[in-house]
Amino acid sequence: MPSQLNKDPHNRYFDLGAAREVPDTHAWDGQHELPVVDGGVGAGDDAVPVVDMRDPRAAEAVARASEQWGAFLLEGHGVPTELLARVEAGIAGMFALPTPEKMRAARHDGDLYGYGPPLIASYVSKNMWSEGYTLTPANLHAEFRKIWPDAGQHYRHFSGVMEEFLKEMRSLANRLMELFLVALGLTAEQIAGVEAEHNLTESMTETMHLNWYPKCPDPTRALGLKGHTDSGFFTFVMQSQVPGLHLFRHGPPADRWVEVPAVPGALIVNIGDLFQILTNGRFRSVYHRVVVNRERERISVAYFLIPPADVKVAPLKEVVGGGKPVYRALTWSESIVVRKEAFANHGADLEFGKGRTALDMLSISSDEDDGAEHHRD
Ligand SMILES: C=C1C[C@]23C[C@@]1(O)CC[C@H]2[C@@]12CCC[C@@](C)(C(=O)O1)[C@H]2[C@@H]3C(=O)O
Ligand SMILES: O=C(O)CCC(=O)C(=O)O
Ligand SMILES: [Fe+2]
Repeated sequence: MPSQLNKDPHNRYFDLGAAREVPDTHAWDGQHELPVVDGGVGAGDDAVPVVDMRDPRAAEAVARASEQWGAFLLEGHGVPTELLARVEAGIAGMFALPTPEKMRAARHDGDLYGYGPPLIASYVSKNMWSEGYTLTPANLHAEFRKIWPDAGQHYRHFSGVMEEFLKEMRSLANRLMELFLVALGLTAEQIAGVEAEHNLTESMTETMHLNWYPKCPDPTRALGLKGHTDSGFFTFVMQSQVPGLHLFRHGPPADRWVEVPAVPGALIVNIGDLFQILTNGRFRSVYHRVVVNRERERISVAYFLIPPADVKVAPLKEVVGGGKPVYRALTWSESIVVRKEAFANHGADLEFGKGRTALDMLSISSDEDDGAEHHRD
């Protein structure tokens, strides 16, 4: 049995979709104590910011949302709603396949890609109420051939839809990167300079993680995805019309989780750890989690934009200006190791802003200066 799969108390594969109760192996005690507030329009300060890319003042809205929340709902992004619906239907069909068929693509220890729980699952002792499938544009076909070895109609249809999706998402990612740089206050000349020096937009890599959160008999004991920050530059999340994504917000008045509303056609953008470093702490990476519910399963796609694994990322000098870099330079691969350490040392404390996060561990005030350039090793 591949070691990464959801296990029951007897160490066998645990079929979440058929579960009648939440076993102790999947129970997250103490994780449902903070208040949860609705982040819909009308929620005042807790309304999740909305950015419309068609708005001439979109860059200002991006700056505000990235500084204050580290996340926003994105509209007017140009990815056809009809395509998003086909992506969702295709993914739902894939997750609905019999377990042995999905297990042909199971990820094994040490693998980054394949079917199974996400990377952070290996840092925690409890199982999450979800299954996932991690893919890249480069391995999409090889992965799907594991699930559909006959390369038949289903394989061809789903691969075609996902290819279309990837193309649209890449174009959007490039446009959003430019908008982020404008939002940081860089002039057109500075943006050209940053791109010439670091090749930020073209070099960022894409990873997709498809999430399936089956219905849960006791959602107050389970967690779809444990609280975490995304490690890369930024992430697009496409969620089905079932809310479940929570963004952490510190008090005052009180620490709380804000539930992202399901807005048809909108994508969610999360800032990741390496973007917080690149922007010298101006744009915040957002701590978030996913809860499940009793009545409806939920599907999402997280599409991560990550710098090449061996490229050092450091605060941009154009952002640091006359100030000081707050973070030391590091690669994405190094950041994953630091994150693992943060989890190992502080575990549940991170949830409540008490422990030392990976970003705290990388801040220069608590470490030596490692230079302020973004360059290849
Ligand atoms: C590129 C990646 C980002 C990710 C780790 C991964 O190698 C593939 C899965 C991604 C994911 C999805 C769920 C949450 C997350 C924290 C995790 O454990 O696996 C993210 C990772 C990340 O942002 O670092
Ligand atoms: O399911 C979601 O809404 C978010 C998923 C997520 O945070 C992730 O895959 O990193
Ligand atoms: Fe995430």
